[in-house]
Amino acid sequence: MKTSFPKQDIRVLLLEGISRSAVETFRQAGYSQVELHPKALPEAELKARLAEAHIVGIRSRTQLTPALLEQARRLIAVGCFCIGTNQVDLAAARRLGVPVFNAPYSNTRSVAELVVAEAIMLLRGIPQKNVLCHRGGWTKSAEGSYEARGKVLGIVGYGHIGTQVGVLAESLGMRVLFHDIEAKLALGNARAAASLDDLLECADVVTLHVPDTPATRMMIGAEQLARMRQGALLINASRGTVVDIDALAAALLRGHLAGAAVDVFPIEPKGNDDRFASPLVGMDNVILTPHIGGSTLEAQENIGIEVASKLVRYSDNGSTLSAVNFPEVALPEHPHSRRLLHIHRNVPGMLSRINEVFSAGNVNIDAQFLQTDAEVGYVVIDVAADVVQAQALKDRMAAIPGTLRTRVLY
Ligand SMILES: NC(=O)c1ccc[n+]([C@@H]2O[C@H](COP(=O)([O-])OP(=O)(O)OC[C@H]3O[C@@H](n4cnc5c(N)ncnc54)[C@H](O)[C@@H]3O)[C@@H](O)[C@H]2O)c1
Ligand SMILES: O=C(O)CC[C@@H](O)C(=O)O
Repeated sequence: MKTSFPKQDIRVLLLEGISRSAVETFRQAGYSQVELHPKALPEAELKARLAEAHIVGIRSRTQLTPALLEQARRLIAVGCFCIGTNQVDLAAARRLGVPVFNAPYSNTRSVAELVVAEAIMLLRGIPQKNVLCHRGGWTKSAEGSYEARGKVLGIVGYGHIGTQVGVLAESLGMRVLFHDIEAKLALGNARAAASLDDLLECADVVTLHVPDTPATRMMIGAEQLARMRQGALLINASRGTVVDIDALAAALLRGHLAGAAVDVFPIEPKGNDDRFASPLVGMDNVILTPHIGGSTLEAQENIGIEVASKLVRYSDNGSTLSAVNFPEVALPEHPHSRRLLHIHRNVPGMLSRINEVFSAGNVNIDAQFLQTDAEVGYVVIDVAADVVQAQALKDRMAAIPGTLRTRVLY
């Protein structure tokens, strides 16, 4: 399919060691300018590279702030090759007419498996036993070592990952209690806790699976840790902002908690060569992992294909289905017409001004699709026009006050 400018001129910038499956997906769709970086870029370099990129792919490290997005004038879409999208200012991207896509399920199972494995390891005191053996020690003892069977697992955030963790934990004979701000269908024998406090007071193991939102920031602080049972265990594979890490270190040091497994941190290194620091470093009863809950080869390969396919579909066809910050439009193919995309501020009279462009140009509209939210409108118009006419229509639409982005797909 011929696009408003040749696909070989569309620059795709993929950061943070995104799977090669993404590169393959772009190449198979005809995109040849795909650049893959193993790390996040320092801010100045990121700014320069974003100014040239049409499509950017990131994971959880790269922060796309309003200032960075505003100067990325060529940017048509952002792909978060992960579940979390808190690293992108979604409202700013929307205001600028840039849809953001992610992979909402592709690493769910990987996180769930790790969490259940960690619960078993912590209940058996394996982290400290492992360290001791490495140091030449030997304590063959059942002291502080428990089966998972019959223990209460408290899941905070009963969404995609939380429910998977619950299903796996029940298969081990654990009793599952969950807390969520939404009413949720309980799977298996899981039951909803009366409140977060209730869950914290009842659970032997607490595992966190909430997104990073203003309400979840520091939701587990000194007070919540104190509510947890003496000798309980905490697992955090959600976001580093959810737990007050100093309070957690203090609860572990005084022996109130018997152990923890932490995969996400308030400050994380930019890449594999950078240094990691945390108040939890050196605690033998704590499993520390470098934000790899979703990092299995299976998950990363699937994420690469899923997010790259969504970006290709938007770039080729205009479809915004499953965008996380944008009016969603599912579009059919348009083999016999030119397709014009118009993204605008949602102000009164916009649609009639767009339609005037077509009536003034005496061009017949084959199909029109419109979706709006409170701030942004997205109109897709298929017309029977040749390349020159379509370009002229696009230029006239671009001149309408309130226009954010226009494109033409031939
Ligand atoms: N460690 C990793 O590598 C890794 C991998 C994938 C996802 N994650 C993180 O895990 C998070 C959860 O992923 P998911 O796919 O299960 O998301 P999800 O959206 O399916 O589930 C999140 C759940 O949390 C609930 N929730 C939101 N705010 C809450 C609050 N204040 N109190 C209680 N519940 C609340 C939601 O209602 C929802 O049910 C992601 O947002 C991401 O930050 C981490
Ligand atoms: O791969 C990453 O960097 C993020 C993984 C995880 O936190 C997610 O949000 O999917």
